[in-house]
Parts: sequence; structure tokens; C-alpha cells
Amino acid sequence: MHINAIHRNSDNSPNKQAAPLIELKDICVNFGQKTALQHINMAVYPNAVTTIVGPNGGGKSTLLKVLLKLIKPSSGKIKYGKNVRIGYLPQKIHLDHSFPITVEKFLSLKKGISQSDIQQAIELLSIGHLIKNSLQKLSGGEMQRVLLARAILNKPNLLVLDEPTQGVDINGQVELYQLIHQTRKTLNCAVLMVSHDLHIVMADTNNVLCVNQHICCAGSPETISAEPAFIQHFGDQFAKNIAFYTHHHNHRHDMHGDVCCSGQYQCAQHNHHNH
Ligand SMILES: Nc1ncnc2c1ncn2[C@@H]1O[C@H](COP(=O)(O)OP(=O)(O)OP(=O)(O)O)[C@@H](O)[C@H]1O
Repeated sequence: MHINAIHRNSDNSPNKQAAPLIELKDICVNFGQKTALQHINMAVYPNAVTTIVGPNGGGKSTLLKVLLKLIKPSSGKIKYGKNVRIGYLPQKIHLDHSFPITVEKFLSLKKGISQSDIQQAIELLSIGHLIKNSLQKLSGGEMQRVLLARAILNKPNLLVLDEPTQGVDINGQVELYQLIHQTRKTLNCAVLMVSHDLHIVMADTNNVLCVNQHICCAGSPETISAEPAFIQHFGDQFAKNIAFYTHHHNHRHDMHGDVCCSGQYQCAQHNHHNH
């Protein structure tokens, strides 16, 4: 069975006026004899936060790369909406350690970006104190913030993040997701991310997409945790965790997908006793 994952904004309620930013139609990817993705149908809508989960080697990064047109699918179609601007934070970057480069220089390498855009990204990601530092000497958390700053230089309306907290310690992870949340609100953009940090991201996710070569299930965090296909693929405990993390942040999202009454990012002091 192939599941179609159509992602809506605002608390998963369909917004029929919003045209999708990107649609994938019946996408298959083979690497030689190896099948990475089969019959993927999905759409990403403005302002929606979509989290892709799935086992290692399940095709999550490949799916992002197809969507970004970095990998040509073996079959299927990709349709871009009008004026789609994408910011991408890849899973890995390769640094040349024989050519030290400062953060400031690194951010200025992107073509067609104004000084004020660079300044805004530096402020949004709170990396002003790092700009004279060598990129090669940054900590894991500092590096991810710089890469996120680079990803938003073009003021994207879709931010694509592939495991954004790679190499970041637990305190840094919460901080980084807070920055992502704040950045999304400031730019008013959609987020499509691969993440294993369910305990942090689920409360702020509109849609979960479970990928294991095909889309085995898709929907809101609350509904997905009860899906037999999800439990079969990811195990009972994983599903219970999703239910737990969403239940404990039982809030609503406004029309832009923002948390409008409470949320772990916005309100550390939030009182959970009432729900
Ligand atoms: N360029 C490539 N050439 C050959 N095989 C590839 C290539 N890229 C990915 N694969 C294979 O395709 C499958 C899916 O890989 P992918 O990186 O998309 O998985 P993933 O879900 O992102 O995994 P992880 O969670 O471990 O990062 C894997 O078996 C991987 O080895």
C-alpha cells in the first residue's frame, strides 16, 4: 500500500487556498540494484512544519535531496510552486582544514546576498560573537548555528533541515530548536526536517512523515502514534513516545502553524497542570 502524504498548515486543517510549495508525484529512486525510495507522493504547504522520521537507511536524506533536485529520481515528477526559495541545512558538510576560513567570510561566499541579509542572519542565529572565528574551530552547536545562518541568507519560504542537531549536546539541541522555531516565525516559512529528536520537535510539528523506502504512514503526531503501520515499523515504545511528547504539550496552532497558547519553546514556565 502506498500512502499519499499531503501536508497542510495550521493544526493540520486543510487550507484549500494555499498552493503547495513543492509536490512529489510517484517518485522512485534506485541506486543500481538498491531501491532507496518507491512511489512517494507528498506535498509541502506554506508554513507547515513537517518532521520526517524513519529507520537508518530508510531513505529520509534521499527524499530531501530529490525534493531539492540534488538527486534525479529514477521515475516520477517534482512540481515546484511559484517563488519557492529554499534554505537547506545538509546532514554533513566537508570542511577543508588546510584552508582556514572565518565565519564572516564563509557567510559572504553565497552569491547575490546583501550585507544587511547577512547581518539579519547573524542576529537571528545569535552568532555575532563568532564571526571572526575560524569555521574549522567551531563546536558542533556553533557550527550548526552558522550553517543555519547560511541557510536563511536568501530569506527562504521553505527551510529544509537534515538532522539539524548532529554533533550537538543535549542542552545545545534544545537551544538550536528554539532558534529554528524563532527563525521560522520571523521568516514565516515552512520547515521540512529529518529529526530523531522526537522529545523536542513533536510539540511543534504539524505533520509527521514516516519513511522506510515508501511512506508507511503520515499525519499529525497525535494520529500517527495510533497507526498500526507506524507501530509495526517503529515499535510500540517509539509510538508511545510520540503520544507522550504531544500529549504533554497539548496546545493549538494558529493559521500559520504557530503555537498560539503554549509550547515548550516559547514558554519554559508554562503551567501544564490544567491539561
Ligand atoms: N549515492 C548513493 N549511492 C548508493 N546508495 C546510496 C546513495 N545514497 C544513499 N544510498 C543508500 O540509499 C539508502 C537510503 O539512504 P539515506 O541516506 O537516504 O537514508 P536515511 O534514512 O537518511 O538514513 P540515516 O538515518 O542513516 O541518515 C541507504 O541504503 C543508502 O546506503
